[in-house]
Amino acid sequence: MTSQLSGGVHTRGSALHLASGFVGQAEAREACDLVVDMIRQKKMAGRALLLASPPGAGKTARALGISQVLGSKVNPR
Ligand SMILES: Nc1ncnc2c1ncn2[C@@H]1O[C@H](COP(=O)(O)OP(=O)(O)OP(=O)(O)O)[C@@H](O)[C@H]1O
Repeated sequence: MTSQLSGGVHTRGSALHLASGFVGQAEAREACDLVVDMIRQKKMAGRALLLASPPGAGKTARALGISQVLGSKVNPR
């Protein structure tokens, strides 16, 4: 699995506490990495991603992070 948003993992398998400008929320960052992998493997075609959390918890930041990691050539034909 890519680790560009989770910033790599501890030896115990969880995302680093501080990585890519994010603090905490390890499970959310790991989930975003999983989404990036699925998009790259073309397993999310025609699907949407719903980010749900209280205001200011990082939904926009995560969406921007995902788009930044994927770049502009997500689905070249
Ligand atoms: N885990 C985090 N680590 C560091 N900064 C964070 C984290 N989560 C959110 N932030 C920062 O907090 C601010 C608010 O985040 P963001 O705008 O992404 O939240 P949001 O969930 O989209 O908010 P809203 O629901 O109000 O639209 C941003 O500057 C973002 O970078």
